[in-house]
Amino acid sequence: MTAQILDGKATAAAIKSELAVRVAALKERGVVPGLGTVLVGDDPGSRWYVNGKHKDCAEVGIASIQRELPATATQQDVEDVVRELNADPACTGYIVQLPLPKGLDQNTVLELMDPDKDADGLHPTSLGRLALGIQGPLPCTPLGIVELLRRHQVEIDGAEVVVIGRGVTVGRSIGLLLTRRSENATVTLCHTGTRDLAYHLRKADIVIAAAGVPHLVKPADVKPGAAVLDVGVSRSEGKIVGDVHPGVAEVAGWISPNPGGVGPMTRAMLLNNIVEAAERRADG
Ligand SMILES: Nc1nc2c(c(=O)[nH]1)N[C@@H](CN(C=O)c1ccc(C(=O)N[C@@H](CCC(=O)O)C(=O)O)cc1)CN2
Repeated sequence: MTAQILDGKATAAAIKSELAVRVAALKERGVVPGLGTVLVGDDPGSRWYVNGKHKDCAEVGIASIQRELPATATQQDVEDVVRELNADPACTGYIVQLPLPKGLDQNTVLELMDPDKDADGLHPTSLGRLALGIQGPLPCTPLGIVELLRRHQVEIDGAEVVVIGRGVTVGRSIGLLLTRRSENATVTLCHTGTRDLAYHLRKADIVIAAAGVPHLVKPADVKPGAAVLDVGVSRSEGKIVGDVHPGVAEVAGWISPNPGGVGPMTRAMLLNNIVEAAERRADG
């Protein structure tokens, strides 16, 4: 068997076209959605991601608000920018690019954000709303994964899902999303303390690998026909190495490429959160 591709690049492009139509409709009502970003420090990867977010905004007609601080910025400097964006009426929502440089308290910064302007779905209130089933912005990578599966008609209802990794942007929240009644999956969260990862993987209809460990998911551990999403990013000689061994494509039914899978979907879902927030506000 050779797996079918969960094409994040093409799917994200389709979503962006749909969003551009919604942004145009908002503009006819006098509403211009605006995305703000806060980038602290000089990590080239983070800069690349933030630049990509603004390129996406330009493509769909969302206004961009860029705030940059040097690596020497203090906690107070970052908090001042957060307060400024909280008060800026042109900013529908914003993100603080993670991770913040060492020495800055990420959770305090996230908590200071106005939850109604949380574009990432990572504010404690947004995660609380997700847990309680109250409408609010959803975390972009988990939402991108669900959308990627849906748009490729991969059955989520009743599926056994194994997530590897307990980081805040993916592993912690995706279980909350996939176990909602609307998705209805059964989710096992594996991490570095999991005794027998292969045991869990062999039962999984859907595998979401977000551990950041190169080629952690081996062909022998994957159930034939399973959908495998590779979210892990490690680098070797400038190239991305994912969490999924290339041989898995011979066993799986579906596989997301990396790059070109979940990454572009994360970006598209950020735009989606901004457009939804602008529509909610415009509808009063
Ligand atoms: N505030 C946030 N910080 C971070 C998030 C996040 O969702 N919110 N996620 C990641 C970084 N990220 C977005 O910010 C992100 C990562 C990867 C991609 C992407 O499109 N990747 C490409 C490959 C790019 C490359 O060659 O390096 C792909 O997968 O095709 C987009 C966004 C951590 N921080």
